[in-house]
Amino acid sequence: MTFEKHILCIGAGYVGGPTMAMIAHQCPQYRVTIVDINPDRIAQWNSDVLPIYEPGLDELVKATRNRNLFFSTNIEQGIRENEIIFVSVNTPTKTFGTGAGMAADLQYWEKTARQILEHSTSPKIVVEKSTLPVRTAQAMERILNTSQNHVRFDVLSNPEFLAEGTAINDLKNPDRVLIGSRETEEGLKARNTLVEIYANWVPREKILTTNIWSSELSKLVSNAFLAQRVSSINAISALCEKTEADISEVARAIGTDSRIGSRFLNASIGFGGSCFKKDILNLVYLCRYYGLEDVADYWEGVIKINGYQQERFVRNMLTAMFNTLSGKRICLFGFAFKANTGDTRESPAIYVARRLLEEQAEVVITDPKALDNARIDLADARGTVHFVDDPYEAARGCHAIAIMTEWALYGELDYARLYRQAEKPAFIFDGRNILDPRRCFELGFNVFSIGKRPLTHF
Ligand SMILES: NC(=O)C1=CN([C@@H]2O[C@H](COP(=O)(O)OP(=O)(O)OC[C@H]3O[C@@H](n4cnc5c(N)ncnc54)[C@H](O)[C@@H]3O)[C@@H](O)[C@H]2O)C=CC1
Ligand SMILES: O=C(O)[C@H]1O[C@H](OP(=O)(O)OP(=O)(O)OC[C@H]2O[C@@H](n3ccc(=O)[nH]c3=O)[C@H](O)[C@@H]2O)[C@H](O)[C@@H](O)[C@@H]1O
Repeated sequence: MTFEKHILCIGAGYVGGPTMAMIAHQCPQYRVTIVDINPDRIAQWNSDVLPIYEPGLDELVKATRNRNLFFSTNIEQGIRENEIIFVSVNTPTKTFGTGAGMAADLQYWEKTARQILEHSTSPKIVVEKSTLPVRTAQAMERILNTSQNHVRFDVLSNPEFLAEGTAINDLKNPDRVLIGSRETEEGLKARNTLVEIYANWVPREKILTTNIWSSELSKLVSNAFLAQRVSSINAISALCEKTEADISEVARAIGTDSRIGSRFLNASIGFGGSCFKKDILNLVYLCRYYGLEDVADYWEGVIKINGYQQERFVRNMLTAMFNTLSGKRICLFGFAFKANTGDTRESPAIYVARRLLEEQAEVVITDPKALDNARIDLADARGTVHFVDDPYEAARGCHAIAIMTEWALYGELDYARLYRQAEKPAFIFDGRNILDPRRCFELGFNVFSIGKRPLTHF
């Protein structure tokens, strides 16, 4: 079969895998290949057990794999044979040298650019899918244009806005697709090629085109605004706990104002995930680089509040449980950074678990999808940690249950049974406000929610 277009994606992760599976599914006329340096990851993509858990992904991959979607480790061949190359490698926070702890570590990105340069023998459109500091495309162009073999490269920015747990729906029905390009004749031509790909299933009015720098910056700003909402509501949750205002009522009251909107106002133990913190740090670093200290301080506040919220949660546990957690068994319901994913990157549960261990508590962790990652995250932690699949088993004999992840299943458990099995006095710390506090209180628990009056029997 001859395909209309040949598309490559470098980086088979949480973004590359689902994004390309969606393109392959919506566009059977294109051949899509995903490559990665990690052979184990590629083997998993080619197996029955995919490397990431994402609702709906299995079906999408099964429908397209080896039809017009291929997973491979042969990066060189991939670069040679495809005219459109998405780059979706990881861009973590730098851990060394200048900008350590703030700037994006672009080593994987630059390595990829050099590989593209080395193995290209025909013109390529290179698409930045990874989240990158504004003006990275310029560096990319500079590397690619050192070519001796006169191959033409056009660089586009096409940041991804999917959220984990809802990735398939986000990709199928996106609020918008953003494509940034140079505003030259060639740049606009490359932009149109990418617009045509998405137009196979995304309504034209949802495909936004901008200059390349606006596109790069919009991705960082989008995550910064989202994280800022979480930090804003979490900051107010602290005030609610002091004043007997209820954070759910406040969120509803402000969220019904259409200018504010009701989404992303769930108070919690804080935001996690691989991107919010990294992208805000990156934004802060850029601001400082350009001498915009006040702007940098403003955004840094979003991260500070997030750390504060996590520590506040642990302190509340400590205070409520008579100022000592030593030798107490505490069960964490959930370890993923949000529901419907097995991803634990930057999960607040990591912080909470480590702090509880520091207080010499015994920690029992349960999660329907994230236990393997949890084991890795806590491999070097000192103290006693158990990983248990069944939530009833996990909670048996515990002094407290702390809800870390808003998995629907934790709202549906038999809390009367959990109370019977618990060490008394029994505590629940609901870090996601998914339980009915009054009902749990009536069953006998002492209940501490985020931003609500505690319900205690003493
Ligand atoms: N995880 C998410 O929900 C979202 C992530 N992003 C951005 O997308 C980018 C990728 O993120 P994830 O998919 O989460 O990362 P990931 O870590 O899951 O996947 C990145 C993959 O790239 C591979 N890789 C690294 N260097 C390579 C090279 N030189 N050649 C071939 N493969 C290479 C790694 O082995 C890894 O499998 C990041 O910039 C992130 O900020 C954007 C939107 C959503
Ligand atoms: O660049 C990225 O990586 C992605 O980051 C986020 O997606 P994600 O991190 O997967 O998940 P979110 O739903 O945004 O949740 C992030 C964190 O905030 C927390 N959160 C979210 C909403 C809320 O009201 N309260 C709250 O505590 C979640 O529990 C989670 O820990 C953005 O929503 C995506 O648009 C973006 O593409």
